[in-house]
Amino acid sequence: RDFNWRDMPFVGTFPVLFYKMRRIHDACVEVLETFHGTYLLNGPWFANLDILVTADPANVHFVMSENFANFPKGDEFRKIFDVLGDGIFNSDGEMWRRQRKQARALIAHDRFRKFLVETNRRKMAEGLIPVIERAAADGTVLDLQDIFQRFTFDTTCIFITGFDPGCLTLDLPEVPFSSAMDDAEEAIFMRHVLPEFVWKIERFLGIGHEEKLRRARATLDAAVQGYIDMKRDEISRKVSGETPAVDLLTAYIDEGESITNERDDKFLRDSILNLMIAGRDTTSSALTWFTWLVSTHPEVRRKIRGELNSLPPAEQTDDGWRYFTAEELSSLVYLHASLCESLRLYPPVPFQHKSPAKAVVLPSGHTAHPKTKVLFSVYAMGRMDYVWGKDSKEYKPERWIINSGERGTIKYEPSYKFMAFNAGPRTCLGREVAFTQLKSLAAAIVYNYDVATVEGHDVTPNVSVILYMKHGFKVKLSKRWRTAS
Ligand code: HEM
Repeated sequence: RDFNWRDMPFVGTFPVLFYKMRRIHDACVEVLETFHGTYLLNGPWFANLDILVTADPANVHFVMSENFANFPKGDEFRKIFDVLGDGIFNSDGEMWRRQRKQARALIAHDRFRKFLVETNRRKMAEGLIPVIERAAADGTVLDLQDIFQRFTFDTTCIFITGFDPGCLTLDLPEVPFSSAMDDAEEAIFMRHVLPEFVWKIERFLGIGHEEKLRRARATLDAAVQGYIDMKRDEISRKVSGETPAVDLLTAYIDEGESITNERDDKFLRDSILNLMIAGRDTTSSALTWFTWLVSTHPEVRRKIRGELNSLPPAEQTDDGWRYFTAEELSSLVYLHASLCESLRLYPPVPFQHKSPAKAVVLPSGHTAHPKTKVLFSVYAMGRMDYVWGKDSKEYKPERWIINSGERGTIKYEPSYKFMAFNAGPRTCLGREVAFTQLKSLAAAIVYNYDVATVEGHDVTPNVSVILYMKHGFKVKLSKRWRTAS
């Protein structure tokens, strides 16, 4: 134990946290490596809060699965994420179970899957390609992170509400709904790291992140209400016998008892916002890190292209674009492995936290009390040698492949080890949706373009609830043709 931060008797070890905040993710890796996977951060005596940071798979399994009932989301979580109302992320018990069942049935339905694939394809043709083609032709710098965020914002909004907010067009407009989501996420992150009384004072005084959150909330509420009103109007004008729209909002309203009840509006508002947050940022974050990793690992890029080239030839658009269908992509093992590997090193949700209802001893030997926040650094979990081996910090899709047969098969890794989609009964409901979307964009970009990070551009993770690149992902793209590199 040669770790030399001094414990501070009056304010705990929190100053250390603030000192390390700018590079919190890598700091977690260093500390957890030193302390064999788990470290207790003592809170200031007046805050009555300890944080147990862990990347130990045994602790994950214990908290997320074995002791699920003793680790609810709870009041603390609801307080921090109050902007999400009573939606699926914020609820426990029967309310959570009902919402999960309903959301799962809708997401897994065939007609929704078809809608997803069609929406993806249309947004690529009408939004993504024109923007990328223009940048490639002009040789201009593009922030791909921003482009991916716009893509997933538009598509997620279409899956959920049926309406296209039009974020990804050639003029790249400012969309208040989207910016408000960014502001809300930032403020939510600050609530995680500041003692509650500090952000409550900020809220009372109407300053700082809390003021930003208040304004963001007003924008989100207005935008979501607008979609609900438009949808009710659309449904009321529907001629009987006409096929209903396939989006989730239509399904939620159709399943409801009344379409004019105000209480339903609150439920719809919370459901829309929760699903928007679930789908938009996670997928665009995953795409951004994947594209960067592949562009900096030529051998991986060569293998992905080799796999894509092995597919039977298909139509190309007039400007030489090759799309890949969901069926084609579902058989590609190396592409799947490259995405899993990217999610391992850069999990879009880098932290998860839980507190126990009753005190309990974790497998690591640490006691967690109701006032203890058990904080899982998902980012650190992907980089622990004792979890993934000596090469844990390297980008190696091969670790996901079992070589039985010509192409190999994907190796199953339990979610308590690979936690990008959460673990236990609250595992992500959109995993398959995300992979469908990720694969179609990833294949199209890698196959059709060479991507190069602008020289000198600083690629660093940000500090927020979603793992983005702090300064965006500034690239130059050049078009390539269908030849193996
Ligand atoms: C790469 C993409 C994605 C990643 C990495 C991801 C990750 C996660 C994580 C970590 C959670 C747990 C959050 C928590 O409990 O606080 C979660 C939950 C959830 N995700 Fe995803 N997600 C992705 C895409 C999606 C998509 C596209 C959808 C919807 C279509 C979705 C729907 C959900 C829902 C509904 C939950 C709540 C589950 C529950 O509490 O029972 N996710 N996801």
